[in-house]
Amino acid sequence: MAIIKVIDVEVRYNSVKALNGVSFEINEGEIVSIVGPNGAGKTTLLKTIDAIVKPTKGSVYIDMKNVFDFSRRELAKMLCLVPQHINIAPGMKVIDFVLTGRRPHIDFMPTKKDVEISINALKSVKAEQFIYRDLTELSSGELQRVLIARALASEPRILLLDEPTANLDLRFQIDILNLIKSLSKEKSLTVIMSLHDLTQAYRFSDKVILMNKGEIYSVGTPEEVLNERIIEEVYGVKVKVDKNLKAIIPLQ
Ligand SMILES: Nc1ncnc2c1ncn2[C@@H]1O[C@H](COP(=O)(O)OP(=O)(O)OP(=O)(O)O)[C@@H](O)[C@H]1O
Repeated sequence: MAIIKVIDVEVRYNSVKALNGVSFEINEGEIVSIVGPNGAGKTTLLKTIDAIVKPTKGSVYIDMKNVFDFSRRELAKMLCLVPQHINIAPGMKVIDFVLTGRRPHIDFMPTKKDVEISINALKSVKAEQFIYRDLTELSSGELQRVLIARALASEPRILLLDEPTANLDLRFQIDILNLIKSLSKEKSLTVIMSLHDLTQAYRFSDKVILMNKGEIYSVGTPEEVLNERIIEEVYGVKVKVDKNLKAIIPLQ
């Protein structure tokens, strides 16, 4: 059953139309990659699903309910967006930051269980060694893993990730994508992530949404969307799609 329905969404930032006529459905437990050139509207789409950006036309539904009809707390219990960048307050320890992911579930003070869940989230991204470090002291890749840990600590049903592998070395790119895959299989976590790496999108998604100039150019399985013709049409780059290696190799 569709957990998310995006129906005819348009988003305007003043004169810029960032999204236009965007419609698709996502089923529970699916891993969906949003790909497309710079400025295609990927981040805007993630923010629209998280009700941070309000469509100028159309709507986003979760479990058949318009995202703007949920309270912020109700939404935060269900859905978590890991942004590309955050503003970090100096002096904040990693564990305290990850605990903020528990906020939607905490009525008064964090309990032992909240701390346990936060530590386990840090362990799942292999970041438990940073637990008492100041956030500002982390490298961008370490911080990226801590951001993902905070999202996991909120135990969402839907995880939105904006370029989750951008700052990670090769080992952690694969570890994080495998972790996402196992969470989607074992816990029916629904994942929507924007990615620039088409090989990662090909290997790790059930569904790919290819955006171009604010519109959906193609949507379907990785094999349907990520073919040589479509990639050249959208990116203007000739590629070879190696189906055995599941890799997309630029030829230029
Ligand atoms: N706050 C804003 N105000 C005005 N225009 C914006 C704003 N945010 C995004 N845009 C514009 O909306 C369009 C879509 O931007 P968006 O960040 O969603 O694209 P993207 O696909 O995520 O890009 P990238 O791959 O470069 O991260 C772009 O033309 C961008 O310049």
